[in-house]
Amino acid sequence: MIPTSTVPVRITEVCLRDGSHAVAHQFTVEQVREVTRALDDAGMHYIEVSHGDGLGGSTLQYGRSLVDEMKLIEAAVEQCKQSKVAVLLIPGIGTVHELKQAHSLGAKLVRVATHVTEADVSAQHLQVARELGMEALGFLMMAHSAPVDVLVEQAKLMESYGAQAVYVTDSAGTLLPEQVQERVRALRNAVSCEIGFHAHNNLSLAVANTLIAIQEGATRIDSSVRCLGAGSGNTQTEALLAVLERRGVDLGIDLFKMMDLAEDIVAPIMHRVPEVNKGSLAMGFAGVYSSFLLHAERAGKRFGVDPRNILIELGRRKAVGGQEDMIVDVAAELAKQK
Ligand SMILES: CC[C@H](O)CC(=O)C(=O)O
Ligand SMILES: [Mn+2]
Repeated sequence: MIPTSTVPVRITEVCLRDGSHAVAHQFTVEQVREVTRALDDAGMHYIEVSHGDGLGGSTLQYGRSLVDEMKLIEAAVEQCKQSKVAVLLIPGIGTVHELKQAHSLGAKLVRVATHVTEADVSAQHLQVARELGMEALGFLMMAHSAPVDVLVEQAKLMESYGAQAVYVTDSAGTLLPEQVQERVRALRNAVSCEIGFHAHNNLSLAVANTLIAIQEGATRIDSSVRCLGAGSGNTQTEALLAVLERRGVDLGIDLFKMMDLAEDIVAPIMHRVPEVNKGSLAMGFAGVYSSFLLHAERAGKRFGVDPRNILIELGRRKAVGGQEDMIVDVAAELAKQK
């Protein structure tokens, strides 16, 4: 397989943002420094640093960060000689105020993330980011949950607001290879900006789905070293790089340095191994937000309910990001029914 686009594939390493969910937002400045230094040395293109739910996410609802994310962004920027620091922003959780602050600390790229049907709320943030001179990309979350024509229409909206790329974001790790292919192909035929792809490994399909996305022309690819991300984690960076190299695609990122970083620096800071286990598999199966896993496990313990039943019910109710309070409601209801 050779990438079908003439634009080079660029990787955004998300372990310090999506991985924040997996460590309950407890990253320290020293951990961010060490991981960023090693990623930069390996030649990573972009390194995303924010609370797991994006700028401003440190709240009771989403989980408080141990360290103010602006301090983490600053620490990451200080370590970068070649990589660029990126941030994630969900309008309503983060505001233009936090975006400007992150930019002033040296963040060069923002992904403005909305639910797949809510692109219209991204207009202001994408425009401000462009005015600031940042790269401004749109991130359509829970991309499985809307018909392909709706995804296309929403991507076109983001492009019209100035997005330089639009992502198919498989937040639930539930898309099958043919569904990834259909979505990326449809966007490729409808927009002129770059296409991105963000996977979760809940059905053990992340690397395969990412390869298909690249084959269909996606050039902005997300991955996390050692799979450090929500649920079963994301596309594993070092595995993706190895597979691409075997396909003759060299992204300029040092594979051995990434392997060393995975084992020597990232593995020791992980609270748990992101694996395909009963909780994450239930999320992939039911199409539930990967970041709900720890919340559902906590609620399950508190109410004496199997977290899988909570997750399946959340999938049935089509819960979207931001509805974390619904997890406790569902757990309480299931406990009553027992
Ligand atoms: C809640 C934000 C979310 O973690 C963003 C993301 O990575 C996704 O939707 O997969
Ligand atoms: Mn994610």
